[in-house]
Amino acid sequence: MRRLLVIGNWKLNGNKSTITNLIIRLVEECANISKCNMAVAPPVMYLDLVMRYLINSNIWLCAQNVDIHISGAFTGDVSAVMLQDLNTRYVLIGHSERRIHHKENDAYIAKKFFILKKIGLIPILCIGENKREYDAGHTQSVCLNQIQSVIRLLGVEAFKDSVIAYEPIWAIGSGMSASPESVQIIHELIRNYIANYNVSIANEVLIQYGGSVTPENVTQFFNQKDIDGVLVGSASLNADSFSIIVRAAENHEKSYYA
Ligand SMILES: O=C(CO)COP(=O)(O)O
Repeated sequence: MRRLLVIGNWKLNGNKSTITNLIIRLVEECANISKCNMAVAPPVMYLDLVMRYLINSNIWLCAQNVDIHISGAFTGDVSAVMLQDLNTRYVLIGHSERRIHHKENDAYIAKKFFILKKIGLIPILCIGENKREYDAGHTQSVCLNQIQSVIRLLGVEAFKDSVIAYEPIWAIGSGMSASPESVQIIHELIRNYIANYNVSIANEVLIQYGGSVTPENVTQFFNQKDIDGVLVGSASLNADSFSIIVRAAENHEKSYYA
């Protein structure tokens, strides 16, 4: 059975002091959480700092990115083995901010997926359409193409114990989330698409939503049957709002089935 997964993506925010305060508060606030899974994704520079506070907690560590190589002459990059060395469990790949600012394409992102599976980390494959594609009615084909590039390289089995995060680009950081009903339609489409290849993998794969998730709107997303969690940006930088989101997952009836 699927279990709700809440992840805070801190992006390029914070410093030693603010990140220490935030993680100390979150560990306290989330100490009694047991029915959903949660993780935080600090900037890579602070993974080690955050990891030290997470050692005896129920919050997992997530990285925001990974290189396709394990070691060698790749200045500035971080490998899956290094992330594993720091007890990282999840890794975001294909986030739209990396696709846009670093020109990462589907084939390259599929290689990241491969390396994470090989090392034993959990990929969170971020997908989603931009505003132009949305306006043109291309949401479904854009999302399925992004999924297909992983299936083409690795087969559908790659999605076993993996996570997909549907993040419409126009909803990220805009304060304008997609409607829960429209997200449900895309999530169901993705699940059905994977089911064409393998029903049990489709039933198990977690599909998160991300894009202007707040304490106020989060429960409406959890109420949709194919939304298995949320990937939260700005609301995760505040301990109060992120803990409210985590508690909404903890108290949601979906969590009881886990
Ligand atoms: O990009 C996101 C998470 O990866 C979403 O960001 P916001 O929650 O700030 O819209």
